[in-house]
Amino acid sequence: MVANMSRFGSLQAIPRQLLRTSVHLRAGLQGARTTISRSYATANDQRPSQPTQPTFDNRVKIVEVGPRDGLQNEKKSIPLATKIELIERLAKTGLQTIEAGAFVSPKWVPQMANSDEILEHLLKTPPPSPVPLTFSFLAPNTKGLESALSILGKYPDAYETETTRSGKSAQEGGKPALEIAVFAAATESFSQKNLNCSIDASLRQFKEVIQQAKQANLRVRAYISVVLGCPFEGYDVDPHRVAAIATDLLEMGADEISLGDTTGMGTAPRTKELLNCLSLAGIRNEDLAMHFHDTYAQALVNTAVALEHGIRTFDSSVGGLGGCPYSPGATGNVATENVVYFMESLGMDTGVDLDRVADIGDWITREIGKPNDSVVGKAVLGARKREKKEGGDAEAPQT
Ligand SMILES: CC(C)(COP(=O)([O-])OP(=O)([O-])OC[C@H]1O[C@@H](n2cnc3c(N)ncnc32)[C@H](O)[C@@H]1OP(=O)([O-])[O-])[C@@H](O)C(=O)NCCC(=O)NCCSC(=O)C[C@@](C)(O)CC(=O)[O-]
Repeated sequence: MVANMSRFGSLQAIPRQLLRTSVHLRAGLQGARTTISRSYATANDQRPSQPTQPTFDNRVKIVEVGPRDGLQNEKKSIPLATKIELIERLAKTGLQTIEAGAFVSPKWVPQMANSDEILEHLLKTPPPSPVPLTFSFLAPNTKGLESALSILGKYPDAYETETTRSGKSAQEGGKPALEIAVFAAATESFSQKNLNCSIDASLRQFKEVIQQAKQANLRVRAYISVVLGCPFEGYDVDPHRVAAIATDLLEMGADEISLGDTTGMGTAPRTKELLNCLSLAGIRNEDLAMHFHDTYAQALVNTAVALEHGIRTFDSSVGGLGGCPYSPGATGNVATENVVYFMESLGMDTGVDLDRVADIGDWITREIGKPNDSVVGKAVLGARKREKKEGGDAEAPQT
C-alpha cells in the first residue's frame, strides 16, 4: 500500500462498478474493418477474450522502465554506479518488475553499453526487495540474447526461471527472475529507424529470440511501438495492424505484449478503439500492458481508459524520465509517481510505496541534471517539506 495517502486530502475512491470491464465498450467497434482472428484466438478458445461475468480485480502491476527507457536517451554517459544504485533503490519500493538494461548495439544506443555489467551485478549481488522481483532486459536479436544468456550461464543458481519461480522476495531468500524483451513497431518507418529493418524482418528475428529465450525458460515481453501515433507516419496507425503483430508475437510464444504510445499522441477515443480491436482479435487483457508517454499530458486519461477496459499492467518511469532515441520530440514516459497516485486514488492496489518512489525521482533527476517531470513527485516532496516546516510528524526520506 502507498504510505500516507491521507496526506493528499480526501480523494474519494471512484465507485468500483464504474471501473469494471464494461461490455458496452465492445459495441463501439461496429464499423471496424475485418476482425483479425487467426490461430492464436482459436488456439486459446479456452481463454475467453471477454468474461461474460466481469470480475473486478483491483491489483495493478507497474513495470518500472526508468533504468532502461528512462536513461537510454541521455547524451551524457551515466556512471554504472548510478544506474545500479537507481535499480537498487527502486527494488525497495514494492515494484515487482524493473527494466534494467538493453542488449542492443552500443553504436545505436551508447547509454545502454554497460547492460552486461548491470546484469552481472544484479546476479552477483541481488538487491534487497520486499516483493519477488523480475529484471527485464531488451534483446532485439540473437546476438543480444546470446550476450544475456552467456552472463546467465556464469551464474546458473543466481536467478529464477519460469519453471523454478519460488514466488519469494529477496528478503525471504528468493532470487530475482529474468525476462527478455523484444521490440517491434506498428509502422514501417519506425521499424526502419529503430531496428534498421522492416516489420516482417524484425518479426523473423524475434521468432528466433523468443524461441531461444523460451528454451532457456525465460519469460518474454514483446513491445509494439508507435501504436497510437508515429513520428514519421502521423496519427493514423491502423489498430488492425497492431492486432496482427500482437497476434504474431503471442503465437511465437511471447508472454506479454506492451503497447507503446511512443510519441504520446494517443487520445482516449483512439486508446479505446485500439483495445477494442485487440479484444475482438481474441487477445486477452491479461496478455497486455500499456506503455504511455506523457508528451501531450494524455497518459493518465489513456490509462483510465485502459483500466476500464480491464488492463492491469502499466509501464512507467520514475521522475517521468525517458524518451525514445528514434522518436524525435517525444518526452518522457508517464511518471511512476503519477501512475501510483492515480491508481491508488481510484482504489487500485499497486503495492508501491509512493513516498519512496518520489524520493528516488528527486534523487535521480538531480544526479543526471534533469528536471523532475513528475507533478505528483514534486507535490509529495512539497507536502513533506511544508509538514516539516510546520513541525508536523513528517517522515524522514526513505531511500
Ligand atoms: C537491431 C540493431 C542491432 C540492428 O543494427 P544494424 O546496424 O542493422 O545491425 P548489424 O547486424 O549490421 O550490426 C551492426 C553492428 O552492431 C552490432 N550488434 C548487432 N546487434 C547487437 C546487439 N544486440 N548487441 C550489441 N551489438 C550488436 C554488430 O555486431 C555490428 O557491430 P560491428 O560489426 O559494426 O562492430 C540496431 O538497430 C539496434 O541495436 N537497435 C536498437 C535500437 C534501440 O535500442 N532503440 C530503443 C529501444 S526501443 C524503445 O525505446 C521503445 C520502447 C520499447 O520503449 C516502447 C515505446 O515507447 O515505444
